Amino acid sequence: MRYVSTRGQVPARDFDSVLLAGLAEDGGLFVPEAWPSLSTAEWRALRGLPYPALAARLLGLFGAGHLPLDRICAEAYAGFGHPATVPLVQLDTRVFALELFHGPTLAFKDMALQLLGRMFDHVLAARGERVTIVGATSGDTGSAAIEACRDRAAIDIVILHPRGRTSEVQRRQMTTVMAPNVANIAVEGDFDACQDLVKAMFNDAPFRQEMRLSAVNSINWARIAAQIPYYAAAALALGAPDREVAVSVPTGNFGNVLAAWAARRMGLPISRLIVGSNRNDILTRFLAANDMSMRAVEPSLSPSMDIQVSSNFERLLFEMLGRDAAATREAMQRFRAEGRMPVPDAAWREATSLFRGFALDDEGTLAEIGRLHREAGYLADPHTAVGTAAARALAPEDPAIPVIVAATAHPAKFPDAVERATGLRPPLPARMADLYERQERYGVLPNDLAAIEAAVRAHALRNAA
Ligand SMILES: Cc1ncc(COP(=O)(O)O)c(C=O)c1O
Ligand SMILES: N[C@@H](CCOP(=O)(O)O)C(=O)O
Repeated sequence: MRYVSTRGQVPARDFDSVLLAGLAEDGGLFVPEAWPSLSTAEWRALRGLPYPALAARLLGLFGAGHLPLDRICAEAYAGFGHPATVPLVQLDTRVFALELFHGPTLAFKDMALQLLGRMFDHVLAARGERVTIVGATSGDTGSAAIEACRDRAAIDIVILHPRGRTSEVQRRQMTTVMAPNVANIAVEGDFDACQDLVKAMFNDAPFRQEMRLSAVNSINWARIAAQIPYYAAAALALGAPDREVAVSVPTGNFGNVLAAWAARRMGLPISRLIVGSNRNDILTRFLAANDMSMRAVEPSLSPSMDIQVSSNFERLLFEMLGRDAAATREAMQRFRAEGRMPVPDAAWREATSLFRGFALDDEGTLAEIGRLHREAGYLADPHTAVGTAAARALAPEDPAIPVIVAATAHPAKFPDAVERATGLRPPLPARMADLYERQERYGVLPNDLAAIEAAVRAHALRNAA
């Protein structure tokens, strides 16, 4: 399996090289040269596998088969707080919450990052190399990446978060980790600014080379690959490949819903993909009226989705444009220059034949958390609530098709919103009970590339000394 860039200006690469590279050197994102796919009989044969074995089997289709995947997957999910790893909880006659938050940092990011940390270790040890990981977070990727990479000998990691725009639990999960290879920077800006800084560091070729930069955000293909198996697990549990299913995903950077799209591309009968947004609704506007125009990022009760520039949309655009890398490059460049992405009508129509968009404001989110609690006895975090509301609004007409909602975070990560909606304050697990007493360590920097690069360099040099 080889990988090509969506912008078509770098040679094809293998899995290991894509894992370490993160962003392609032409600014594009890596995608498989050809999508692997399984027959109906092959999907059926995967039913009932324990989750780590299913993940290993599917990752093997993406050119990672030379890694000890059975061991890596078994170790990655061994510490999860539920024996099923990704349990499905039925919320009503047809809506199911796929709980992806039983990992160490209580959000779906652990599903991929617990694997990636181990993959990095393996590949770096084999090559005798070391990397500096730079990542941007709106709250959850940061802690999951830090947890996965802390104290790893061949990795330094620097995470940028938007100052004051994460929940306190999210910030403390990052800034209370005192491992010497970990650094946190609060940037004076929003998540898009943090993500732009990360991409700018990758696009600064001398800096990228000097620091041997790697990525943990979903610009890194391995993140997407590692998020596919849980959609397969849920679909198989609900009767696929012999029954259609729909999927609803609370969406920000478009990585999680792209993984569901990839599961469909691999042969699973996913007949609808529902994209839930908060008031940062660029994707909903795109799907409703081909209006992909940037607005300022607005803070919301679901801060991890406070995003306007959804990185992974580029991967879908590449597919919608018939894998035309030049057209993808031009559309992305115009998006950055003009704040509006020109998507040809045919491509937009193709997207809307499968995807539906739904936006929910804070008031609606609180109402949905309250409703879920009253009617289903379920405590949902604000992101998951956007997903369940979207599922109810846009489920396929055929009531026999179940809807899988990605439950992306534990309610205890957002106790204030959950308490406002239900009167209940979900406690953190015992292992985190002292989170509010732990000492924090982080820098604060302006939204300035030179200042951020200097801080990254200083962190890497300190650890090399
Ligand atoms: C809890 C939570 N829900 C949803 C999302 C959105 O996921 P994605 O960025 O893959 O679209 C995020 C952030 O990525 C998140 O942390
Ligand atoms: N919501 C994310 C934003 C980054 O997304 P990623 O999937 O590209 O890492 C977060 O919590 O940081």
